[in-house]
Amino acid sequence: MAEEKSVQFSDREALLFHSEGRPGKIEIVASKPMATQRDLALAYSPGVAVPVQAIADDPATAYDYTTKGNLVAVISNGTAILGMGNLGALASKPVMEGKAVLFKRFADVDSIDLEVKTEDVDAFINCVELLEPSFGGINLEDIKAPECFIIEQTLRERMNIPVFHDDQHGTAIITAAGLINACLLTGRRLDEVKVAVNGAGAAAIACTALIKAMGVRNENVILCDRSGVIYQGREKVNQWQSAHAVKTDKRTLTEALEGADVFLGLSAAGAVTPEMVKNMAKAPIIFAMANPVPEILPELAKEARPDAIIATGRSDYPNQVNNVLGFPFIFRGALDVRATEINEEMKIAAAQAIAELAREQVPEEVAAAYGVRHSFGPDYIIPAPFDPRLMEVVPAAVAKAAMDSGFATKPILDMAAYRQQLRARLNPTTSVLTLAYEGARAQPKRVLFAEGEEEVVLRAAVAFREGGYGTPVLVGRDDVHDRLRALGVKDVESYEVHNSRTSTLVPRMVDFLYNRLQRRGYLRRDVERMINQDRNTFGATMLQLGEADAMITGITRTYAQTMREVRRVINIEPGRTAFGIHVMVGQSHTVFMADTTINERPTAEELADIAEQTAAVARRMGHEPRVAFLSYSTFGNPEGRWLENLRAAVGVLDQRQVSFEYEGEMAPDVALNPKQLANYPFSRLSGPANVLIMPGLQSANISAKLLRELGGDAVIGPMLVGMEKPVQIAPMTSTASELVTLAVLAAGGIAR
Ligand SMILES: NC(=O)C1=CN([C@@H]2O[C@H](COP(=O)(O)OP(=O)(O)OC[C@H]3O[C@@H](n4cnc5c(N)ncnc54)[C@H](OP(=O)(O)O)[C@@H]3O)[C@@H](O)[C@H]2O)C=CC1
Ligand SMILES: CC(=O)C(=O)O
Ligand SMILES: [Mg+2]
Repeated sequence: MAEEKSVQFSDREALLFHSEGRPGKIEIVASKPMATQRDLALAYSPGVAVPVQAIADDPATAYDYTTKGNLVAVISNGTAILGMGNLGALASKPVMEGKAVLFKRFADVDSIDLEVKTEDVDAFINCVELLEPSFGGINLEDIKAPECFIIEQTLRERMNIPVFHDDQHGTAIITAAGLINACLLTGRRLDEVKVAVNGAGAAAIACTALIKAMGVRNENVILCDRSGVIYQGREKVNQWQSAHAVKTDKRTLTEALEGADVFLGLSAAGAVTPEMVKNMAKAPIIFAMANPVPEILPELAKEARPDAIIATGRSDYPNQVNNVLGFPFIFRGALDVRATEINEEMKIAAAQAIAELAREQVPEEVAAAYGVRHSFGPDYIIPAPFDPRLMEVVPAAVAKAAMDSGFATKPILDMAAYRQQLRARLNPTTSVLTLAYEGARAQPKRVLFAEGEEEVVLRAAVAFREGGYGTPVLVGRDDVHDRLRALGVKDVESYEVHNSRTSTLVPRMVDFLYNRLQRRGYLRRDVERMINQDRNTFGATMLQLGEADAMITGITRTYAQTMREVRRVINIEPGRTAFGIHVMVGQSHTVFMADTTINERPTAEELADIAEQTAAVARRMGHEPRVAFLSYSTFGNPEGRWLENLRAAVGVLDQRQVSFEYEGEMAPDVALNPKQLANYPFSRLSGPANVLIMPGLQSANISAKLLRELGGDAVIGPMLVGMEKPVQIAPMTSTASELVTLAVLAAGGIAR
């Protein structure tokens, strides 16, 4: 994979990603407290006997008392892993774990992977069928044709929960959505397009069947496998393929592509050459969907056919036609109405909903904040998987189609309320972060990593560059290139490294800094020494001189010391306060806590500034801010000596007439727990606070660090805001991924 032109990571990085920390990609977390003897007595014997009896008496209550209703099994035998072929059940586990986390990430569906070690169709069917009590749905994955057809069909007949072979129907739904839009853009009608399909397995047969059900004519589709065209009368054709065999003289893929409007690639890497696509019709539609490497790389297809609309299964090119866009949301809708199967109506509803979404503008605030302006066109025929609107639109369409077709056992009565619930199920921060990463790739910046001798920093710099987020500018001594080489980086010389001993920038830097510090007691030689010996002074001065767009540091020194070094060179932005924000990100909520790093006892004005600036960051990260000024006291109870500043800060915001909700002082349980907040009906907060302004650094820094060490949520930051240049000070314990996130947020102007 590392040889491909547009890779985003090295093989080593991919392995480290999977092995670091807890090996693999999922873990199981208890959803009930398990702290006391009483909890255990309720969760297990004897308390558990009560739901057992209830389910025995009425099986439908399993949906009320167990995880069944939100749990999907991703099941494979590894016989067609992506486009890599039959590599066995065990080797398929990373993909299946991946599908399971995508279920959770995109649609809040709990999911577990099961790899079944058999190629025997009956044994596989028996295994899956016997699992019915455990799950609300079964997602079959990467099982080769033709066995997959028998397996899925038999299980659908025998099981009373949705069974869905993702490679067939998930792929077909997304392909159909993309094709509808590509035809619209090129002025074609489905009933007149000529299609060549390469691959005649699970995905190809299902795509062919669905596009035909949507209007493409039988005689206009030619399927090919490794032996060429599947024509009527050909030998070695199975029953599923023969249903699509056509009367034709064409025998090869090259011939099938001559004059074709559409190419659907569901076969293997490199199966198509530029010469082959040269003979397609005007403005051809080329979907090269083999994973991880497509049938033809987009750059080659584009060179051969500049007039083409091109899609792949990958996330690093425009137009990702990949079943990830479908299966999480399709199951969400099916589970929510307890559908007994996923039928044709539900599939077509999903395809149409996805196609329509791409024709709508991405919401303005999201597009504007990240510089990604997707609008319907040849490079945007299908929404990106991280588009938060998918979670609302697709499950709702699927649920409605299940109800309309009579397959929903628990119909939704209030669709508007259901859509609202769907929106609330996902945390916008995760989408915003993904968008921030996309934005960085759209407008790559130069980010200076001041501690270029640290392995974790080098790994972050490599990931930042290979992800296409920008150019890392490394500060370090002579051996940085050797250290990069030791990490497996091949083209180490192409990394920009600045060494203060040899840098030609030093005289300009000294001039700049001496000019800045000469009336603060520094001699020229003091400045020379600092530039030479202190990486933060050197890096921050480079930032001041415009040699980089943002700077990341903090791994080798304490926060306070790093801040002192940075402040010598970079001012706080006039009219603002500099401070730190910790961002706590859960599955469905985000809380911003500030100031957690700098101001020991902020004044009322400073507290108001911190509130305003944190609210702005919250908005940039997709949240409507509700600010609480925190204390041990709630609205004067109990009285205390240190409450004045907090109350005055509320008054300052009143005067400033800010455009967000704020209230205080209040205890954290009042701010975060709606039941407690209800005891104060006069409060101006319309819901639980998501921006917590801390009264002083003692409580703030302690709380943030406790949450980081003990809390269940992911923590981003601290983000440094209020400086006149984008500089971020990371915690000394940061991982490479955390450094990349800070770099992306700094370069994209979200953390500022
Ligand atoms: N983008 C997406 O969302 C998805 C993409 N895919 C991709 O589709 C491909 C097939 O997957 P799937 O249907 O599950 O697998 P199957 O094993 O069921 O089918 C594979 C098919 O591809 C054919 N094939 C393999 N190599 C070539 C070749 N060089 N030229 C022509 N045909 C070839 C095989 O033909 P033969 O029988 O002659 O060997 C067979 O018909 C994979 O690359 C997979 O990654 C699959 C699902 C989703
Ligand atoms: C995307 C997918 O499911 C595959 O390539 O097999
Ligand atoms: Mg697959």
